[in-house]
Amino acid sequence: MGSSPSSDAVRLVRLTKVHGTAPHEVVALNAIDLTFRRGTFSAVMGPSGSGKTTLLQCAAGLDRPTDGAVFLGDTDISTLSERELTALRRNRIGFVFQSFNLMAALTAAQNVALPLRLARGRVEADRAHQLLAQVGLGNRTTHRPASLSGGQQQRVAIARALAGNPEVVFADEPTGALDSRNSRDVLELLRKLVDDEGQTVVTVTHDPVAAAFADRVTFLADGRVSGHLDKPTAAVVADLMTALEETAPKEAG
Ligand SMILES: Nc1ncnc2c1ncn2[C@@H]1O[C@H](COP(=O)(O)OP(=O)(O)OP(=O)(O)O)[C@@H](O)[C@H]1O
Repeated sequence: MGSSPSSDAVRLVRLTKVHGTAPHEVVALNAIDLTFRRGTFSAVMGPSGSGKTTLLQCAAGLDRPTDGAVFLGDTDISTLSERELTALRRNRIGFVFQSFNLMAALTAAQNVALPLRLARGRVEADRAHQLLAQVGLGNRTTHRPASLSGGQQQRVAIARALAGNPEVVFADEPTGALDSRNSRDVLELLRKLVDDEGQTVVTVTHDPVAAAFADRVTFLADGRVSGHLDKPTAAVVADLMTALEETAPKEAG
């Protein structure tokens, strides 16, 4: 039996993204076919410029494909209007950025409640507290970002991403700004969300140690999928990345 549609959280079909306009076009994604299965932790890796961020942004509805389709569950999000896409990002997708993107003036709980407020028109303080407890910050609800460590700020950002009960949490280099201990805390949290809550997580990373937390690593090279690795170990991922970087086209400039 092939996989049923419901086992695919995200499906990219011939996904193509061209940045810029002629004669300065850059084909960032070149007809990519790729599936992220529901309830799994996926990592996307590849040399600088291989298209990782572009892929994540198209998959999360933050950027529009030039060609091809992006399915979130059964919804082809590439055909949605701006308004529908905004609603979809709010209600069905969570996004975690490398730089946390928290509001400095708001407490941890207020940051987490922000998307709930936008979505439903009222503050859901209990839910914010519950989410912060889930990410191990039940005792930090009134702290502002400046009084939290980087790892704690990222956990607040993850709690905020979970606020709308998203079908998929996308994370672009979520540990890129963290030291190794805080990185591990964040990765263990993402892993736990998948194992205990059945969450679907898709992350872009440069770090083989981070990738080793995933169920599957997909490697990109020059806008195409160059391979997959299931049950990755950091050592094997590092070897594959070295090989890819040695064959990657050199960036101009
Ligand atoms: N807005 C843009 N305008 C023009 N070119 C772009 C734009 N965004 C990305 N690109 C180009 O598209 C290609 C893919 O970029 P992307 O950021 O997706 O790669 P990446 O694998 O995430 O790289 P990195 O690891 O360095 O962050 C690169 O050649 C990049 O220069």
